Amino acid sequence: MTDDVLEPPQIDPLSGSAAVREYFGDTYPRVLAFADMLAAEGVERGLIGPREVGRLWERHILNSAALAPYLGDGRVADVGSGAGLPGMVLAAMDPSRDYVLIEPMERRIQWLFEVAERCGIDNVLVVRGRAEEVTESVEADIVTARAVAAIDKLVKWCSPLLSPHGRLVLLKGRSAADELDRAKYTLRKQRFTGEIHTAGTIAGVDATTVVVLTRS
Ligand SMILES: C[S@@+](CC[C@H](N)C(=O)[O-])C[C@H]1O[C@@H](n2cnc3c(N)ncnc32)[C@H](O)[C@@H]1O
Repeated sequence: MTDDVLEPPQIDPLSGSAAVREYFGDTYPRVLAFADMLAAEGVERGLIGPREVGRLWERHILNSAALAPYLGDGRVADVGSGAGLPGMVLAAMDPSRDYVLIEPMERRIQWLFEVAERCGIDNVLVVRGRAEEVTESVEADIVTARAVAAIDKLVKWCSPLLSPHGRLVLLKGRSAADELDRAKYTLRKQRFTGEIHTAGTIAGVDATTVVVLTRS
C-alpha cells in the first residue's frame, strides 16, 4: 500500500483564503466552482491523486493561473488539458475570450464537458484528439500545455496549430533549461526563440517556471 492510499483527502488551507479571493477577483466564483468539483470528484474519476486534494490550489489551480500574464492577445488552445489544467483555469479567469481544450482521452473529454456546464465556464470548446491530429480544425495564436511532453515534442506537435506569429506558453519544472537545450535544433528549424520566466502568484506560494516560445 502507498501513502496515497492511506492518507485521507484533506481540505486545501488556501481554498477560500483572502489571498486567493483577492488574486482571482471577480473570476473567483468560477475558479472556485472548478476547484471544488475537482476536489470532490477528481480522485474517484482518476484525474488527480489523493494527495493532490490537500494542495489543489498551490500545486494545480494557482500553478495554472501563473500562465495568465504571459498569454497576450489572441486565440488560445490548451493541449493535453486532462483535468482542465491549465486550460479550464485560464478560461475561468478570462471569460471574454474563447479557449480550445484539446485532449485525446474520452473519459477526460467527458469530464471537461461536465465542468464547463456545471461551473458555468461557457467560453471553452472541447476538442477530442491528439494535438497532431487536430491541425485541420484548430488554429491558435497561443498554445499552452502543462505536463504533456518535453519541449522538443511539444514544438513538433503544436507548431502546426499555431498562426504564423504564434507562441507556445508552457508550464515547466526545473528541467526547462535542459529541455530548451535539447530542443535547440527543432527550435531553430521552426524559427522559435525561447525565454524562461519565473512566475509567481500569491505570497507564500512557490513560483513556477514558464517557457515562452515565440516564432519570428
Ligand atoms: C500528465 S497529463 C497532464 C494533464 C494536465 N495538463 C495537467 O497538467 O494536469 C497529460 C495529458 O496529455 C494528454 N496527451 C498526451 N499526448 C497528447 C497529444 N499528443 N496531444 C494532446 N494531448 C495529449 C493525455 O491524454 C493527458 O490527459
